Amino acid sequence: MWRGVAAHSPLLLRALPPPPPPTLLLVPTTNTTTTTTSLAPLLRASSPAPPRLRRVAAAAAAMHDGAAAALVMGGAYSLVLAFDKLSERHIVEQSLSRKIVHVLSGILFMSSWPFFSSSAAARYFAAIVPLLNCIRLLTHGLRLFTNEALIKSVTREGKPEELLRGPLYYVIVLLFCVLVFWRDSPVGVVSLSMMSGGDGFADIVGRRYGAIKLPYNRKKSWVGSISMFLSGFVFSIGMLFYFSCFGYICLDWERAIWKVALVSFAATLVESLPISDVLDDNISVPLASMLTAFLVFGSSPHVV
Ligand SMILES: C/C(=C\COP(=O)(O)O)CCC[C@H](C)CCC[C@H](C)CCCC(C)C
Ligand SMILES: Nc1ccn([C@@H]2O[C@H](COP(=O)(O)OP(=O)(O)O)[C@@H](O)[C@H]2O)c(=O)n1
Repeated sequence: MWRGVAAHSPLLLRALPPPPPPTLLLVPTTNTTTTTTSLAPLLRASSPAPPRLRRVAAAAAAMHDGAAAALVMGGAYSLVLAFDKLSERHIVEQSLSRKIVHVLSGILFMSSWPFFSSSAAARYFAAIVPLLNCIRLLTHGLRLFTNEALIKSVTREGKPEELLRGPLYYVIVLLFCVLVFWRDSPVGVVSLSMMSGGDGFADIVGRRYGAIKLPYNRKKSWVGSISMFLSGFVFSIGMLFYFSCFGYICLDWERAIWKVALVSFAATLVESLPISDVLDDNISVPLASMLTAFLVFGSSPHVV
């Protein structure tokens, strides 16, 4: 009875103990063009697990998610430290180092999401990582603490107050997406792919090869914008495929490709506008991506 009620609320359904292994009934079905065998799983109604078993399961999930969050936090520190050393040794140019951190932070953070448990609380454990990085950027940007590695690897001019703009906005967007969209909505996945992969490559390629500037924005170039469109599209499709492999997102790929192209176009257009002085790209790009993705993918998670 409860499972029937909870079925209308994915969050409530997740809170209930997992059902016993389903009794799968292979029911061959035919249609006009091809014969397909559809799995028609019959889930026997299950009585809820005893309270003690639910407490043990919840504790196990919390330990799993706590360990995953600690590992991802360690990865965040290591990423910043690694690229600080690479730029310190002039192996990687400082501006390139910052942009690689920009690209990898979002992509790798999203890539860690399937390794959290299936508990309804998993997203909140994952959110600890961007939350702690928000606090880290705030405290260092306000000069309460000093960390040369952090400042050199994520700022343009090495000024601590720079941490309070682009990098802070970037991590706030990560925190928002992990809480609001998580791993079963294409909206968050595509938006973070555009912000990290798309905007990152726009700078990496545009700064080097962007001689021909946009007519309406002399600070941006055609090459940079084309790079943003293509890299944002590729990273978005790649991350959607990644999450679909884990079963979190199920897509009609023929339609999804066009939807992602539309989101990428919208984000690229917004990024090219001369508004960076008023609205940071790390806000305008994900915002434009979320709005467009919400319109084309809809609000329903899982199957789109
Ligand atoms: C350089 C960054 C933003 C600057 O953007 P822009 O001004 O160049 O447009 C990115 C800042 C990254 C931040 C310091 C660390 C974020 C870590 C993330 C929450 C988790 C990554 C985990 C993964 C496993 C490495
Ligand atoms: N569409 C774009 C974006 C950036 N760029 C180049 O990348 C540099 C940095 O771009 P940006 O101001 O968007 O950098 P962030 O705000 O993303 O750090 C610009 O000054 C351009 O040289 C480009 O040529 N075309």
